[in-house]
Amino acid sequence: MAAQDAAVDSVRDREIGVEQDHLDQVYRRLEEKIHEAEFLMNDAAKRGQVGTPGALAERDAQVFRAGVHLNRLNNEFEDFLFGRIDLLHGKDGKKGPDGAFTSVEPADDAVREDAEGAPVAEIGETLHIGRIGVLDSDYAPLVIDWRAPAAAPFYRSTPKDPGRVVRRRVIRSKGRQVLGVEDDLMRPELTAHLDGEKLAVIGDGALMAALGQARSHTMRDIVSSIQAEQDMVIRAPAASVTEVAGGPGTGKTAVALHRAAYLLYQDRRRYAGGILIVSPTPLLVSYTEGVLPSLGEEGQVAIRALGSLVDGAEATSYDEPHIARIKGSSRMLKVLRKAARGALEAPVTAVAQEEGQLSFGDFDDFDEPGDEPGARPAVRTDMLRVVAFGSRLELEAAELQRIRENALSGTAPVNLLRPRARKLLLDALWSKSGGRGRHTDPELAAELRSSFDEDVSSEDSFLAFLNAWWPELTPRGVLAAMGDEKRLGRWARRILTPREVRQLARSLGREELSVHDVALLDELQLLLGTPARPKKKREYDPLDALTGLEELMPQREETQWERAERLAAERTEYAHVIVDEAQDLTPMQWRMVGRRGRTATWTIVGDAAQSSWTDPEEAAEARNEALGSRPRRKFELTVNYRNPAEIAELAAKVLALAAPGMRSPRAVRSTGVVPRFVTAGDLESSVREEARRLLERVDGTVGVVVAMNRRAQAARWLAELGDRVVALGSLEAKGLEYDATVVVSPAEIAEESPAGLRVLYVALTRATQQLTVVSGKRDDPDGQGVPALLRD
Ligand SMILES: Nc1ncnc2c1ncn2[C@@H]1O[C@H](COP(=O)(O)OP(=O)(O)OP(=O)(O)O)[C@@H](O)[C@H]1O
Repeated sequence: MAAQDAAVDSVRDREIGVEQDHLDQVYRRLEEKIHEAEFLMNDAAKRGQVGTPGALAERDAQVFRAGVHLNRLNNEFEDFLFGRIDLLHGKDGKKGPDGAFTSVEPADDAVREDAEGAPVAEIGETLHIGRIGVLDSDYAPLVIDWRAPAAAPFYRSTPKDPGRVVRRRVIRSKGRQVLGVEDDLMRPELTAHLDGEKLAVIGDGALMAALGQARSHTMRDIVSSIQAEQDMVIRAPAASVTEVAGGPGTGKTAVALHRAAYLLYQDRRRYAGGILIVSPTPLLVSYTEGVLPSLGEEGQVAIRALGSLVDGAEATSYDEPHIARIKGSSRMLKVLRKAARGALEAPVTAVAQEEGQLSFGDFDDFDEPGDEPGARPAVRTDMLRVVAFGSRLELEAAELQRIRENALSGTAPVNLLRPRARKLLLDALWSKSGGRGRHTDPELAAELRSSFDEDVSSEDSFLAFLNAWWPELTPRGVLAAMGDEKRLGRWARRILTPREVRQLARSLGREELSVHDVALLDELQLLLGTPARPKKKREYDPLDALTGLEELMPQREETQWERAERLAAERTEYAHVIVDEAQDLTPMQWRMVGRRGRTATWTIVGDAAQSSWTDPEEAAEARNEALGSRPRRKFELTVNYRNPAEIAELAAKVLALAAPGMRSPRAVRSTGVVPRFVTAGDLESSVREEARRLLERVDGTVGVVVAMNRRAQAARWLAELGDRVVALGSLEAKGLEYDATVVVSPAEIAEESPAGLRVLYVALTRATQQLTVVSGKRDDPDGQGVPALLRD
């Protein structure tokens, strides 16, 4: 036995040595490439500051390209090289641009029979797979980029459908050192030789090893173990909409992230327009944001939480379910349309002083900068009085109202209608002035009219009136105005019930923005419009005139770096939009996300059984509207890589209640550890004790999931236990995972909202190793501590 072990070890060491030699060669080549890139950058920089604008732009472009390249090469990858495939000879002898043979099928004579009739073959090609592609100085592939077509068989080949692959090897390395190898044989019946030696096979279960590893607070990439059904999604052509459904733990988030990297690799030019990944919570954003850099991709991908999609509005707080339901519903659209126009009619000066929210913009005929709205004296908006051509002119409330209605007719954004309103005011004053009949000569009449307009509109009282009567409305300002129950009642008449109006007004009256408010702000931004600002004039530097430099100096051109940064900051539309946990988007959120991808292709991943939104039909309608008539391709992921079978089995009981008829994904492994049930005398001490117990049993993280209204309390309970343990509200647990979880009071979570059972299903499917369920009184636990909801 011992001799056999020693033999296995020596084969393993030899194979590790083979891969180490290859990795050394790769790093030598990488160093050469780094020197080349540095040389290019220095060379470009040396060309200095002078030259035609075209030459300077070319220099910047070169520095930019070399810089990006250098960045990628210098990236300290954990495991630069992670895979290898040994392939049979292909059908034809053609090579692709990555230097590998292109044929998918083996040549007819690739497999022969030996004297005993057993199948034998020679390995015709060996490819190493890594995070980025590396060619040697003769353009032969040292490493194939995992996204290149030649790498696809590494992920897709199975014993049932092996293609040319004989052996698939996962290489474990850290920095420059190879630590181990794990092989899978795709043609176990075949005896294959490589360079005259029999192909060695080391270990089994690279995937299992990856799944069993302790979890940290950040997600890992899965490049070395992407499974065939996942690879189909990652490499699906980016035409139109790719929809991916799959239960908890099937790798939807992982697949979405790898797809972003794949699309960039495959068509960098097209996706220079940016990829947006929409995530439900900031927690999931920080959990996932390390994955793309580990795949060599940064910059062109923005991962944003739903509460951070609008610049300047970072919302992290959650509304109670009944409020979220109102704010998320597409009925809000009608309310917002009314509010966007109605906010003008509100007693503006009073509103401005009360809430300091309605901002007064800097139109050219507007306030002095720094003129705070709250600081101005109140201006009457129910009457306009001016003096023109020596006489006093007046417009009264009813006339003003008519003018406003006239100006507001149509659907143009309110803030853009101000010049029209101003014109209508001047018209009305003009007809009162008696100026109209004074000249018959049209030229003289026009002149008189324009001097009238100039006179009136430069009068302080007119300006002050206009500012107060037609202020520039901001989304925040209108949302705050909706916090007034009376006004909201007017705007929401026959759309919301009086009860809903009361609840919504109370919520909007608060200072803090909630995640659901952000979609309302985005909608309002569109309804209100942004008035054109007067262009900033180039500052005049008297020294320029003295030295005559102004004419000689070419205008400094924006470098490509600056341009890329500016575009990323300004971007509101993307070339590809990926929506994670798509089942949770409300109709109003679909509208907000839809606006960011009007001309984009899409990837949408989600699981209806985990939806916390109560009205799936309404959301589906909004989703259809956001995606338009683009054709859709649907995929399903069926294997649960997160939960052991013991936990998945328990969760399936809740699934049957939460989404009858939906199938659970198949758990890929089993740990032998069944979920533990505890009945709490005192919730606080039971939860703390169970968290502590799990901390001793796992190496990584422990998540304690409670009903949303217990979040703060639970965080206090666990404060002393260190940072491996985290308290989470049930809605925050979305998409995350921990080595072990404590789910506190399933009944409380389930009763929290109409979608509570689906939220509980999410909570129960977060653990990779162990699960403890702590029941309180509401859970009605049996003698074994099993709560009513989880009994057979
Ligand atoms: N092919 C794979 N190789 C290794 N690990 C994998 C693979 N696929 C998924 N995993 C792991 O399984 C876990 C679940 O993946 P992920 O979070 O992407 O699932 P999900 O479908 O988004 O789940 P949920 O719906 O619960 O949010 C992660 O730890 C992920 O790294």
